Amino acid sequence: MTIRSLPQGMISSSETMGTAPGYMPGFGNDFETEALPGALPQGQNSPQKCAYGLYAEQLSGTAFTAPRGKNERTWCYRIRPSVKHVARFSKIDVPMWKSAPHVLPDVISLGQYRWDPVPHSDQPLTWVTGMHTVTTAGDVNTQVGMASHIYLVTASMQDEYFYSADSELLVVPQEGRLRFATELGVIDLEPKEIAILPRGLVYRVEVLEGPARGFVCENYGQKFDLPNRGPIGANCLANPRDFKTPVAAFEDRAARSRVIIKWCGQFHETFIDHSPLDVVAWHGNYAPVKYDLRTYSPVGAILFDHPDPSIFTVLTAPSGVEGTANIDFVLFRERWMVAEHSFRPPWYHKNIMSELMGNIYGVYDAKPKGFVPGGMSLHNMMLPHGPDRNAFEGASNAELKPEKLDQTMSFMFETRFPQHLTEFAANIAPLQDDYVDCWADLEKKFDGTPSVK
Ligand SMILES: O=C(O)Cc1cc(O)ccc1O
Ligand SMILES: [Fe+2]
Repeated sequence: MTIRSLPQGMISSSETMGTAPGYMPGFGNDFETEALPGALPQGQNSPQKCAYGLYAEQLSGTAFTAPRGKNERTWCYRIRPSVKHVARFSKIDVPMWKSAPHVLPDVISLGQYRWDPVPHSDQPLTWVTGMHTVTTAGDVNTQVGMASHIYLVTASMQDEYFYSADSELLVVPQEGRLRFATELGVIDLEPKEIAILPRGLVYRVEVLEGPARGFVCENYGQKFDLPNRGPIGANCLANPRDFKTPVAAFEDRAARSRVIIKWCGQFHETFIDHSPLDVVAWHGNYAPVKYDLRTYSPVGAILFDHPDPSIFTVLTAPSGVEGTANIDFVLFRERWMVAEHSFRPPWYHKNIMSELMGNIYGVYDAKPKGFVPGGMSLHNMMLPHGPDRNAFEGASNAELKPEKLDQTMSFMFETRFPQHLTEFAANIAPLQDDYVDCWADLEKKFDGTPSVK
């Protein structure tokens, strides 16, 4: 499907991107958008000369030869080609942002871990310097696995831009509002929304309301996609039309600017004399997107038992093995609990996948205390976990009438790979030393008789 947007958020040559963003609906659509009339060529990608003296450039998000349904690329019509936006790299240190493989000899990743919210910093931290890696998994060089991060952002990037050649970033805000001014348009993001920033896309992050805190899943592997739906059919879960991609917006601005590039786990800088956000028009299906989590329609057990959490998958990033995700992004949001003669919270379990969870707001049913908004937990590969004693006793004895789990939103980054803690996660972030004690008081109820206690 092709969607044509009217030019909005138009930027005159000397202005920066200051207007409210406009968006086009759909997931993975073939979009087209132009910030100046006639800037987008029709009927071909590479005219001999482009309107307005623009340069044509392709951004490929998949191999040229990827199968048609998976092939993603975008054609950009820009003031300068990207080669004018990067030159002569030097390595820089971004100490808190780590990449896999990052296995530390003195850190034990085998365990059940939980953290309180990481406090905001009084230092000026940008999107790049404020990214604090919690876990890494897989290998950035072979493009498998992921990293999970907490971002603490207090300062806008000024004449500074970033792109990751390593990964796409799934952003899950928990506090504050951010603006992502990207090559392909502007996304404003706040809690209860998520965004995906594709690999290779250049952007600047501004603080609209700070301080800002949130979670990032850095996906080294194949892109996030909507899950297959099987017997669920065409509707509910995340509906494609609720995903929003920004319309074209550009700036034509001369200023000494720094471009920071993450490439194979290392950071590099380069300096140029203009803004690289100079795409006046574009068309294609490789683009940033945002999604309002409040539009997610959960489907669940409406008679008895508790299904696998995969029922709540918002997005899935495949690995090479069918049905075994590199990453699933799973959402536990407001919903009705109606199951009869059932233990309603999550069951006790041990999982070959590893589960990194974060709380956006409210109370999570398996952990009524201790897993608080802004907090995180990690139940690593094959590490048993489940409801704490209070949740178990409460749910085992509750009257099973329909009950609304209200005002609650937590999520999970679930990966097929074990997750390794960083130094920050193990020794700096507010780790709850007593987390495992939440299961200590679970009683032995078995006494050899079949009666139910
Ligand atoms: O461990 C967790 O809390 C996440 C989770 C939720 C659920 O409903 C079933 C399985 C599962 O891993
Ligand atoms: Fe779990």
